[in-house]
Amino acid sequence: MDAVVDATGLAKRFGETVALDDVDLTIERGEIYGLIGPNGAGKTTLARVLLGTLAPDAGQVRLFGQSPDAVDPARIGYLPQSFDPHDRLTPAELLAYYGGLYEGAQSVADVLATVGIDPATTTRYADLSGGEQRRVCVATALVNDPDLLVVDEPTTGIDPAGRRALREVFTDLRAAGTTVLLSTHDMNEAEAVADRVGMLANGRLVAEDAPDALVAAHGGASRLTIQTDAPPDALDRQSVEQTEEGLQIPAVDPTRIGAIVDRIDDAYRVEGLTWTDPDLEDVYLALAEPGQEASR
Ligand SMILES: Nc1ncnc2c1ncn2[C@@H]1O[C@H](COP(=O)(O)OP(=O)(O)OP(=O)(O)O)[C@@H](O)[C@H]1O
Repeated sequence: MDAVVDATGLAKRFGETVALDDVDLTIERGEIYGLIGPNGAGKTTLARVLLGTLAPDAGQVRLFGQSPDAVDPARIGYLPQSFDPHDRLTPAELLAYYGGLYEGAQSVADVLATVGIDPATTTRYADLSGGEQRRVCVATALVNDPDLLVVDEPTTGIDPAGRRALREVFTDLRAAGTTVLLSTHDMNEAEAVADRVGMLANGRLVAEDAPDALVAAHGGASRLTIQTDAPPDALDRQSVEQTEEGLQIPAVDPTRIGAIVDRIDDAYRVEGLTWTDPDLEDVYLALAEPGQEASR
């Protein structure tokens, strides 16, 4: 065991709002830990408490075996959810500025190339597209070559190719021994890169495991969807749900698909069949308290 993050019993309230409720979290060296949860679940609060920028009401945090305040800042890269760097500088000037805060920072050109930004661009930060700005922000968290990288929704606004490229950045960092805490609303991202995923809901860590183990435990059954104008009772089965896509039936034995479709009277049209395996989004929906997002 080589824990980079070791937190126990973390609690934090803001007035009546319980942001963290008895959270224990351990992240091993070289692990990518994905943190998911509804808006207001406590993800940003947890990241800030772990990094020592917000004091918990209760509980203890050790980073690299030390109190967060004692850790050399050069060992940590943090990308907050909202981060507005000086917007009259070019990407290279910004990175030179942030890199200048650390001894032995990475080359500005290399870091910008890693996030897909042309190091030679003379476009100011203010004039970059939203996705380009976010890429530059990610670069600021990487420039000191951190041992622990904490990124809060890093790929928001970034296009699919850029997201994929950043996933590779994270897995390359893991291969080099960097520990990554990735807070995200992108379930594909968490499923693709995280070794373990923790789900926060109402400040509590309600589930934590490898993504496939979480899906097996909480994702539910595979679903067959029949795109048809037939009503649910045309199938003469229990648990048929009318969805926007068509009639949805859980836990179908694949060898029975033909027989099920044959039940539908010729008076109705059958336009297609879709088979869906459960994924992390199903875990999220199963564990998030219904209505929580709407009430925040
Ligand atoms: N400084 C603060 N003052 C008052 N309430 C706060 C403060 N910071 C956070 N909160 C509240 O604590 C709860 C947790 O917030 P937090 O930002 O940690 O959630 P989150 O999981 O990161 O949400 P999101 O997915 O929307 O970013 C929310 O209800 C929020 O309104």
